[in-house]
Parts: sequence; C-alpha cells; structure tokens
Amino acid sequence: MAMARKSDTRKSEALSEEIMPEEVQLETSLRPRSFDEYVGQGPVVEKLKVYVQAARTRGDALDHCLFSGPPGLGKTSLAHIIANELGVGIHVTSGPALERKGDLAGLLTNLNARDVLFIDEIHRLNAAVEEYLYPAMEDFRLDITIDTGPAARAMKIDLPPFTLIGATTRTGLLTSPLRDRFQIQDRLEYYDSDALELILHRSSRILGIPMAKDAAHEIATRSRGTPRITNRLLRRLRDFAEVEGNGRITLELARKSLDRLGVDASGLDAMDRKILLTIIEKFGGGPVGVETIAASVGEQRDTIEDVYEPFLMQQGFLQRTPRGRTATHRAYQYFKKQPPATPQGNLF
Ligand SMILES: Nc1ncnc2c1ncn2[C@@H]1O[C@H](COP(=O)(O)OP(=O)(O)OP(=O)(O)O)[C@@H](O)[C@H]1O
Ligand SMILES: [Mg+2]
Repeated sequence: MAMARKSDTRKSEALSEEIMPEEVQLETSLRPRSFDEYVGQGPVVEKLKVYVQAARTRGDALDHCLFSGPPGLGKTSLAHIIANELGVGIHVTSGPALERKGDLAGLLTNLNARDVLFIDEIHRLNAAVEEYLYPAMEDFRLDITIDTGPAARAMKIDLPPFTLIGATTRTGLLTSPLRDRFQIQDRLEYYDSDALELILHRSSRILGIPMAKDAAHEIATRSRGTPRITNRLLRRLRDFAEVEGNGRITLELARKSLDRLGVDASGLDAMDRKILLTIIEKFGGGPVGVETIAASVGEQRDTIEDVYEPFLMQQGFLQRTPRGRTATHRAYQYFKKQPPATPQGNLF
C-alpha cells in the first residue's frame, strides 16, 4: 500500500515539515523497527510494551491507539513498530485519502485478524467516512447499504478483530465520538538533546557518515527537539563536510553550517524567529490572533499551530492566552529587546 502523503498545508520554509520525495527513502532507512531501536518517549513506550505483550500472549488484537504530537516526533514509526512487535501486518492510509465509505470498506474487509490499520492525519477524515468507522472500531462490524431506492437493504458485515492506530498533530482536532473510541491515547513530546544525540549516532552509523561526538551534541541541541529535523540536518551537514571539509562532521563545521542553514544556537529556525519578531515588532508583543500572525508571516495557520507554536511554547518564547498569542520576557531577551513598559497580565 502506498505511503500516506503529507498534507499540502505544510509549506516549506528552511526546516519546516514537508517530506521531500528523496527524503521518503531516507526516512524508511532510518526508521526504527523495534521498541529497542526507538529512542526516548520513555513513559509512552514502556506502557505500549506491556499492552503489546499482553495482547500477544492472549492472542487478541491490541486496543485502538491514538498518537498525537507535532510532525516528525515518531508517530508513524511507532505504528510500524507496534505492528512489527505484534507480529501482524500493517495497512497504511491517511484521512484525506479515504474519500468515500467504499475506500474504508475495501481496506477493512482486507484485514487479517489482529492486523494494524494505520490512519495518518486521522483528523482529516470526512464526516461520512468517520461515522462509518465507529461500528468497525467498536464491534468489528460494517453497516452497509446494498442497492438504492426501494430495493435498498441494510447489511452487516463482520470484520476480523483489528487494531486501528490513528495519528494526528493535535487531538483537539478530532471529534469526541472518534476520540472516545481509542482506548489507548498518548501524546509524543519533544526529545531532549541526549535522545537526539543517540538518534544521530545511529543515523550516522547507518549512513556511514563520520562525525565527532561534540558535533553530534551541537546538532542535537539545534534540532528543535525533533528526530526528523536531526536526520535532515545530518544529511545537509554531510554535504558541507564532503564538499568543504574532509568528509568528517567536526564541531566547527557543524556550527558554521548550522548557522548558514539559519538554525541558531537555541535551535530556532528562520520561521520561528520571524513569528516572534512579528509579534514583538508589529503587534507590541501581543496578544495577537493566530490568523493575523499567519497572514503577516505568510504561512498557513495550521502549520503555525502544529509546527511552530508548540515548540516556541515549550521553549518559553510564546504564550497562548484567550485573547491571542503573546511574546514572553524570554523572547524579548533573546532578541535583546526591551519589553514594553506596560506589563501584560502576569507575564513580566
Ligand atoms: N524515537 C525515535 N527514535 C529514532 N528515530 C526516530 C524516532 N522518532 C522518529 N525518528 C526518526 O524521525 C523520522 C520521522 O519520524 P515519523 O515519520 O515517525 O514522525 P511522525 O510523527 O509520523 O511525523 P508526521 O506527523 O510528519 O507524520 C523517522 O523516519 C525516524 O528516522
Ligand atoms: Mg507520520
């Protein structure tokens, strides 16, 4: 089955999240295949290991799982690992790809018992398909209508027990009836630099790229807490090392190249800085609505909310308030700017 295509709302800025075609192959080769290869996300992985082992021992299908979190943190990888560790097949699709009920019915009726059905971007399912999914998830049953008009009859088809794994950037985008049907729900968090360093060492070993240990640390701290970005930077740095160095990624080369790629020492990229500066310079530090920010920086609202804001908030540069987004004291410090004289709430 074809890989799920990414949504085209993910516009490309220096490091934003669109997967380029040549990157799909790289991601596949670097994708962890077992829980042991999956770095970080400790609490989530520890629980999943137990659930998987229990389901295996009982010979049951694993309960349905919903994974949320910003792009590139390992939701798709986790789905593949779960299927692998369960020893079952995985069928991959995405919300936007399931246009009609028939698309879903085709997938569901082709599952073997205990298989995993992975639906990426599950928040983008259309309402008709979503409702059709409910009895399938709850009772492993499809309600179909045969014929139209007066001859129409309702029929129920039994499905083999299966595991639905859904991935979404934000659980808030799901309807609650859909969300409630997932017995296992976990949110993936940004990775700390130790975890990213481990991922870097693994990737450089697989790709055969010589790299100094302090260089790995530097790249890890500048990867926005995101394994996909870590691997992407590694590839770019290999180019610099091969063309302008002796092929080895040294600390000096890493620093220079990351600066040239627009990734600063805090790991902010060009769009992160643009968003913060816009709030500070054009809107007096906020509060300002996300739509307005999106229009000002020329980026999709969804991308701002899924990709940029979570990281800026986690790093303490941005706050969400009911009236809009505000730049924090830390953001002003970062740009060596004076915060406005009038205090905004209890921010300063
Ligand atoms: N825990 C991890 N350990 C090692 N590598 C990882 C881990 N998580 C992600 N990666 C690497 O990052 C890449 C991107 O991860 P993945 O495709 O699973 O992210 P995702 O959360 O599904 O992103 P998206 O929301 O864009 O679909 C993987 O190919 C893999 O190389
Ligand atoms: Mg994915």
